[in-house]
Amino acid sequence: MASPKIETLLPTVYSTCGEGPHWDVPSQSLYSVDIQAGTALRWEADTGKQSKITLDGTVSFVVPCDRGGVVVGHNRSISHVDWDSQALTVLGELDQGTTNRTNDAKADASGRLWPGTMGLEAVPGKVAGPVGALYSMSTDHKLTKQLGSISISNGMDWTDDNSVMFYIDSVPRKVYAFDFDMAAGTISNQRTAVEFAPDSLSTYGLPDGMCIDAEGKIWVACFSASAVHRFDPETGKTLQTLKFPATNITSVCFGGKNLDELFVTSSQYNLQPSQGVQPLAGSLFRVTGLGVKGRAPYNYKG
Ligand SMILES: O=C(O)[C@H](O)[C@@H](O)[C@H](O)[C@H](O)CO
Ligand SMILES: [Zn+2]
Repeated sequence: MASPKIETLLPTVYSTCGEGPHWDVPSQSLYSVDIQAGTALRWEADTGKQSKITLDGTVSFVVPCDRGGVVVGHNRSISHVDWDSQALTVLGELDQGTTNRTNDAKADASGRLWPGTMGLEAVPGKVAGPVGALYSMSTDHKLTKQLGSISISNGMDWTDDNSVMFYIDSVPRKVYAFDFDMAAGTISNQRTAVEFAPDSLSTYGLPDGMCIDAEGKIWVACFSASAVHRFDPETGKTLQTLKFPATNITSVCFGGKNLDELFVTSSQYNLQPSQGVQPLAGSLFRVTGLGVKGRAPYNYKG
């Protein structure tokens, strides 16, 4: 019987909203972002060495690129940044003429990027309305709007056979599933894979980032609920619950030498007085002993 161990790997490393953990196999390091601080961070597992890039405004995701450097969500743009020189090249702009910003993103197995957007967030979890969207960006930087009327575009992942894409809109509290056509870069047949009951806010919160494991089960970071829940996306049932010493848990990613460690980000941005004093909010946590492996996220090939 597996017995999970939760450790605070980097206490309060995020001064605002920690997000977007991405395990990079070649460098055995974890990339992540500190959204409102405008930084992308890298932690090297073997040495513990940390480095970062800092931009003006928000940085909502970081994904390494096959050609070197990283692609980031910077305010409303998708930009390539060279990690060492910090040279920035804008690849595309989303939701121009609005006050939206980018939020979470991942690359699919073909190397295409899937960035999403959200409206201004006065209080965490509260946006003006469903003014965000989900886009894809091809490897030659062409943008396609995939879904409109999104509130807070958030976590996503794909089944190993690339037949299904999971995707979260946090405010309606839904994990959706779509049929995924990887060659065409399209999603269809939207249905709800996990439904959060209206009276479950304290235990399930708002679904935020997510990842899939080697058994096809999904791990969902539950914002405002101090939790990560593992679900069976076929039945929508909860299989396992991990609790953390911070309320706003934002995202999850498998990594480590054997891809059997779960990295979990959290936020200390705009904590509400009702949430109490939380000395570990904004920390990066690591869970070992889960007895299940995951898959490292894919690079952007553009
Ligand atoms: O991390 C994100 O995805 C958003 O940028 C954050 O603002 C919160 O996590 C969100 O409000 C909770 O759903
Ligand atoms: Zn998120």
